[in-house]
Amino acid sequence: MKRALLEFARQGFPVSKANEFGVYPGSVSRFDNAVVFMADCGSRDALVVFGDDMGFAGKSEDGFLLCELSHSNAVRLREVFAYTAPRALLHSACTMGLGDRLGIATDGHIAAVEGYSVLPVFAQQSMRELKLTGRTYDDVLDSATFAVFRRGYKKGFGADGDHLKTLEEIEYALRCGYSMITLDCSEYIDNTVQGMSAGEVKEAFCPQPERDCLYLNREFVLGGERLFFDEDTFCRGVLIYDAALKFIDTVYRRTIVNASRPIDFEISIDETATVTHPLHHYFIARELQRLGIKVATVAPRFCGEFQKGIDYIGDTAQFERELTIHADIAQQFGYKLSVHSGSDKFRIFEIVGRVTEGRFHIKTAGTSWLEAIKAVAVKAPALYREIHAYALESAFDEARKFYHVTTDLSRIPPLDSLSDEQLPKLFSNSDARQLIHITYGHILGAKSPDGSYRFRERLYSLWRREREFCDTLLKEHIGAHLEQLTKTQ
Ligand SMILES: O=C(O)[C@@H](O)[C@@H](O)[C@H](O)C(=O)CO
Repeated sequence: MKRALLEFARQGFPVSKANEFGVYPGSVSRFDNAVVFMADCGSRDALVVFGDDMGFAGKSEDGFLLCELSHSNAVRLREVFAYTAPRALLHSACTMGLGDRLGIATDGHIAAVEGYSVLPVFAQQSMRELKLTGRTYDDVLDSATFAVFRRGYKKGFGADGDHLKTLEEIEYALRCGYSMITLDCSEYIDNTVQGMSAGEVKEAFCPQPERDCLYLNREFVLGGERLFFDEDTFCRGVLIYDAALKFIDTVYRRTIVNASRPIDFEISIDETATVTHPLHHYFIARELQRLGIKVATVAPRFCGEFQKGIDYIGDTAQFERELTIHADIAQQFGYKLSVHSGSDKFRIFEIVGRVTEGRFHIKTAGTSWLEAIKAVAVKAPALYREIHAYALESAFDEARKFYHVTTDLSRIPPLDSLSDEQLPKLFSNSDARQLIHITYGHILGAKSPDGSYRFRERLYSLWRREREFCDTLLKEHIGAHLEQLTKTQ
């Protein structure tokens, strides 16, 4: 390695020959009196600095500095090369969240987005994901930063503290440099209102004339339809969302307005049992405006089901009708719609792209984890069999507490009925997908009786060995999402 690096330097760091020296061509960067790049050292990558050390920390050898992909070096990289730091993507039309639960997917994600007019949010993780994988926001962002540098991806990317529910969680993500905050309001949404009678709603409602006159008994033309806000619909909207609006206001004033940099602020009302009535969306949008709260995106709970890692369940005609209204509201109030659990929703991608005229944010995460496990099924069938059996026997019931899925395990073909060559086909079976999708934390955290990880190390070394194959799977699969989403643009 050392000899190759010295020869690369002697030849003047030729990008066109970088691969021959184990150097990633996209990473070769000059800055003042230094050349910085990333090299493939077999089982890991390293940052290499020739010339001034530029403040990177590493081991000096024959005129160059060999640096670990550590947090402090990621911080320095973001300071020196601004494109490796996340930024708010507020004004970009089409943006896509590409959650990477493993810290290895960004290279494939970069390959996927490169042919499309979309800006990516590479570092996107929810608190739930961090808890299940045992990762930190620093770790998630650092992995994205290193991949962006490795590939020389300079178009810009975001970092989303996804599904945050408390001030502390938001402050944590902001401290780590995140550029997007997704406020999950689910704990402040009153799902019991759906089951209340008209009389009960009337009795529970507290009038506020100044607010109520803006909506009550008024007609609105939304998405080309005339929608009438009758008393019951209005009072229900207030009862369902009033506490959430107060919560949003508190969070916004205590965190987002004080941030020292632009932040994409997203309101998420999707992970809840109450489908967002279009008129209630209008009420929320207008109340946010009255409160002076600037949002980049709002994620309604759309009709139908957006379950993790599988296609849309529901009536696509109704979805299109309601989406048209939601999109009109978003446009009127100057934000974009955000579609959560966007992994694998092939039945509606074209509709989303067309109806929003290409102005949307869509989040994916689980599908990239599934592609990583599919790579295991292809390249290491015996390991896949172990993981699948573990997920079925020891993880699924527990994992179900974290995600709403309607998986029917009996529809998954028994493992012993499948040849090794047939294993990858399991990834076309919705129930098998969900089995693996929701058990990621358990699979990664599973321990053997001696206390060592049962799968984790074997998985990471396989993914390292097969990184080109994994990147290709992601490029194709995320590319298939983008193809549909941008079909009408
Ligand atoms: O699994 C999670 O917690 C997250 O990836 C999601 O909830 C995320 O918001 C999403 O929608 C990704 O598809």
